[in-house]
Amino acid sequence: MSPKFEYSYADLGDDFFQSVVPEKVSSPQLLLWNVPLAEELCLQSDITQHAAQYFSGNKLISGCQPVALAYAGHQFGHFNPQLGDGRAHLLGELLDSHHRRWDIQLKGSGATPFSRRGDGRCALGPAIREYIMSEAMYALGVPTSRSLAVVATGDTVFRQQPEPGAVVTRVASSHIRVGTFEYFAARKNADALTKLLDYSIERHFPHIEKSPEAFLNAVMHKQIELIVAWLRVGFIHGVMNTDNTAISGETIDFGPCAMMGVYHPGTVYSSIDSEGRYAYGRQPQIAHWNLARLAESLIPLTDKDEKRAVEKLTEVLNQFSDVFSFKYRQMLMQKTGLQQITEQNVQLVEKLLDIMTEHELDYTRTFNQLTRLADKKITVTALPVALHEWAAEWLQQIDTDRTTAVDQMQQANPVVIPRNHHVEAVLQHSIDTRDMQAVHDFLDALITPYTQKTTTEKYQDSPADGDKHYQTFCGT
Ligand SMILES: Nc1ncnc2c1ncn2[C@@H]1O[C@H](COP(=O)(O)OP(=O)(O)OP(=O)(O)O)[C@@H](O)[C@H]1O
Ligand SMILES: [Mg+2]
Repeated sequence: MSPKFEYSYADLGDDFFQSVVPEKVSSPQLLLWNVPLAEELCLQSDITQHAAQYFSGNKLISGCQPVALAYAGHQFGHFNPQLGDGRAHLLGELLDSHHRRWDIQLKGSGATPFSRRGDGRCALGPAIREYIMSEAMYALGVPTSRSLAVVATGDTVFRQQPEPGAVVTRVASSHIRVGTFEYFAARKNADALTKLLDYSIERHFPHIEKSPEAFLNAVMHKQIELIVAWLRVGFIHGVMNTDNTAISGETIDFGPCAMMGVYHPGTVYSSIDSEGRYAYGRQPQIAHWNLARLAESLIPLTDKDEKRAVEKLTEVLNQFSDVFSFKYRQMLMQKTGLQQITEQNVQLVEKLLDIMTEHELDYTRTFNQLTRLADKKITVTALPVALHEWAAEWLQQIDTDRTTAVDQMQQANPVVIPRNHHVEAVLQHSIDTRDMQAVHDFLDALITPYTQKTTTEKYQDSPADGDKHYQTFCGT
């Protein structure tokens, strides 16, 4: 039986999207298929058997009316009033077995009225990267869009060099972005803006008061949760433009993302981020900045008196810093097994981060070692010398309740993450051979990131240069 697509978002009106069917591809080949996700979405065998056709965009599932969504966005601080899905087609919304609504979207499925100068396509490497990274993030417990499929198109796309093309199918709780609000605000389309606000509250925050301030506050809390989760696992998004900021608080767009190797708040891997705008440690500040852009878009809906509207929205935004600091510190307490946010504990953790920065220690490995130390699996001597004195002080601090500390740490500190050099090696192998076994082996370790298994060991090593020379590219 065909899944029944719904179009609650497109029902908002013509201003919100363009109807456009995906462009055909030469010879679709299904490379990756997410069985558990397909089951959650209740996709039946008549779909899964023809997944290559349906999820390349070559064939449309019965009742499917694809749309490309309109949005704007601030990119690296500069406003572009007209972006939109230039290479993505929303197939529709599906309700899962728990009646949760999901957007099913093809990415790399051809040109749309929003393509500007782009070809509407996606290269195979970035498509597999999105699949690996989103599924890894999901397993790490970070709010994120997910990936259902990767289909090789059989066509060539031209980036720095000719590359095989692919379509990745993304599943997200919606694709409403901060940039979607900016799109209508820039057009002074208050009608559409009101519809978008009401719809967004209904879809994502049905329990809040139906006001712009309450909405901003809800989005802010989701963003803070998201950024704290990113910081916890060492994720650097790389391109935190407002068009890549989902109001649901999910991670979307895995273009130039990477995982931090050696701890340093200034870590940047994206080749296009020459000024470090989206560095690891700047992500909270940027989230705040992006929320301010959302707030600006909400001004006309907040109060007839513009000054009063600004005051009301500013009052919400002003809470960012306190809420973030609390959540961030709470997360750091969890990572170090400390029970309470006290001045002394905060200082202890800050000292740790300083030592890690100064001695260029690997972020994931250090917290993993501390977890094992707390759990008495290793002794202090197994740590880098720079940490010995600190660790002795810290052990005394957690000694009152070791069991709780270990428990807490094991849940907060992954054993294995999608380290950049492994992601690159797996991508290269997959592109060269079209054999996805390396991806499956990698994902097998990544889907249980808090568990030490024999299969995780080969992915736990850090690269010789601690990723100092690693670069990601936006040539997606
Ligand atoms: N190859 C392409 N062809 C057409 N448009 C493109 C292409 N690559 C990017 N774009 C468009 O450029 C804008 C910014 O691109 P960005 O890389 O942030 O998004 P994306 O990776 O395509 O998609 P998403 O944010 O949906 O994950 C978007 O409007 C996007 O649709
Ligand atoms: Mg994007």
